[in-house]
Amino acid sequence: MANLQSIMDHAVAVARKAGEVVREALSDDRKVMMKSSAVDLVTQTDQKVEQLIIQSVKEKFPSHRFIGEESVAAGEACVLTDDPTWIIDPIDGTTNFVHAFPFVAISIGFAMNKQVEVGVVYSCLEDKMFTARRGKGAFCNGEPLAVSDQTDIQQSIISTEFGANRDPEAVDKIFCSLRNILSLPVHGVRGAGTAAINMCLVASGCVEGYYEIGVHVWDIAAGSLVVSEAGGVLMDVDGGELDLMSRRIIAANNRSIAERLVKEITPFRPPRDDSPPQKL
Ligand SMILES: O=P(O)(O)OC[C@@]1(O)O[C@H](CO)[C@@H](O)[C@@H]1O
Ligand SMILES: [Mg+2]
Ligand SMILES: [Mg+2]
Repeated sequence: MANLQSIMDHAVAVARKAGEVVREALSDDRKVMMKSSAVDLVTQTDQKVEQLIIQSVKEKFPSHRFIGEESVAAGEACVLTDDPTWIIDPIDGTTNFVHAFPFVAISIGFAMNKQVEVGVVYSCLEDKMFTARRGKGAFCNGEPLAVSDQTDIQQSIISTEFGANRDPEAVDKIFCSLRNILSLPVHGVRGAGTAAINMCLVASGCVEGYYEIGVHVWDIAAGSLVVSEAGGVLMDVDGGELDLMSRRIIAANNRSIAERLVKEITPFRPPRDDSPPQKL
C-alpha cells in the first residue's frame, strides 16, 4: 500500500513546480485552443503542466493510474478503479489563466478504492497551498482550515459557476437555480471561475456553499477532500451521495445549508465522466 504521506509530499512538490510554470507562462503569449465549445478553453501550458505532473509521478509510483483532464481530452479513458489513481486538473480556471484573472489552481487528488485519500489544490497566483489527507484535517499553507458555522442560508454567500455548456435548456436550468437562490435571499453569489478554488473557499469558511452541474471529476476530487476535512459536507445536487463521476456537486459547511440548496436547484444530468465516448 502506498505511503500516503509520501504521496501528499510528492503532490505538494509537483503542484508547486507546476505553479511556477503557470506563473512564468502568464508573461508569454497564451495560445488559446478550444475543446468542447468556443468557451471550453485549453492552452499548451495546460498540456505541458499535466505531462510534467504525470511524468514526475510515474518516476516515483510507476504502478499508479491517472485521470488527467487533458489526457482524457486527448482520448484516454476516464475510468476510476480501485487502483491507486491520481486525478489531475493541471490548470483549473484556464479561462482565468488566459485572461490573467487571478484565480488559477493546480488540482491533484489521489484516490484508492475509489475514495479520495489525498487532496492538493495550489492556487498558484495567490500562492495558497491547500492540502488534506483523509482523517488528518485540511490546511492552507500549513494553517488549519474550518468551515463557517452559519446555518442560515439568508446570512450566507453561495458560490457557483455558469460552466462551459451553452445549450439553451441547460442555461435555463442554471439560471433558474440561480434565481431561486438569489431570491431567498442570500448575502451574495460568487464564482472564482474554478471549482477547486470555490471548494477551498468553502473549506476556508468564507463561502457557506458551492454547487455546480457540469463539473468534471478532475475539477472536484482534491477539493472534495479539502472541504470534508475542514468539517464540510458533500452531496449530489438531489441530496444523494456525491458521485465523483456524475458531474454534479454540492459542497457546503453543513447539512442545513446543503439541503437548502437541494431545494432550490433545478437538476439535470450531463453525460457522466465515465460514460462511453459518444460515437460521432
Ligand atoms: O477547464 P478548467 O479550467 O479546468 O475548469 C474550468 C472550470 O472552472 O469550469 C467550471 C466553471 O464553469 C468549473 O467547474 C471548472 O473548475
Ligand atoms: Mg477544471
Ligand atoms: Mg483544467
